[in-house]
Amino acid sequence: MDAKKLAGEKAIEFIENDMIVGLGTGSTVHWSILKLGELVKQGLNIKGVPTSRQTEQLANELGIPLVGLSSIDQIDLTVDGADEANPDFELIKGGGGALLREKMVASISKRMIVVMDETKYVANLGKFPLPVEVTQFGWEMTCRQIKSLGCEPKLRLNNNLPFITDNGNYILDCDFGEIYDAENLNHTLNMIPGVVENGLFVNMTDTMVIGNRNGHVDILYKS
Ligand SMILES: O=C[C@H](O)[C@H](O)[C@H](O)COP(=O)(O)O
Repeated sequence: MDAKKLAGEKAIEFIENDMIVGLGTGSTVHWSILKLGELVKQGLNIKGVPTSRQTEQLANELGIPLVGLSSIDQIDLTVDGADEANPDFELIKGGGGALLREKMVASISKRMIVVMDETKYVANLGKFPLPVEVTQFGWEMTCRQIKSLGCEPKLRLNNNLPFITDNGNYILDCDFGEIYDAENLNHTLNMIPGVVENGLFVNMTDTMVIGNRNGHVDILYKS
């Protein structure tokens, strides 16, 4: 059983006609977008807000109508993946480098549904190094300041060259060990000049759809 596919497709049940829908990025939400494309072909009326160029391209190929942040102030529902999620519904995102646009889209969403396989659901965040998007200008200085918070940042590479985000920035993958106060770390990181955004999503989702290899899908709601 493809646990990512199970979760991705299940989440589409939350989407209703006439909604503005945030379209996340990654291999799990990929399945949601494919399913959504089928429903649009069958007559579902929605508008999507893509969180990356990759998702924008996929949505265009599938004929999903898109709208940009320039013309909307609110999104009804966003479906997106995660690299890790804990029982407090806090997330690490950005494994694919899309964290900035994902967080902007999530921030104006009335509801965010997170899709993942069972391996992403963990007791404590932090095994997955936290992605932090930083400006290219002075990135080494920003890196030292992040390091002084107690982690080992690594510049993300792609074919031996720095990985460049859709926004023209770099990513530092920061191993903080187990993260016990995600809210505080989120604010502390974003106060550092040169940090554009970090991959901690706190108080942004209340629903997680988790696919299991045994074919079962768990839906968790924040109480
Ligand atoms: O930047 C990428 C995003 O935050 C993804 O949603 C996250 O990395 C999860 O991706 P996947 O579903 O491929 O594991």
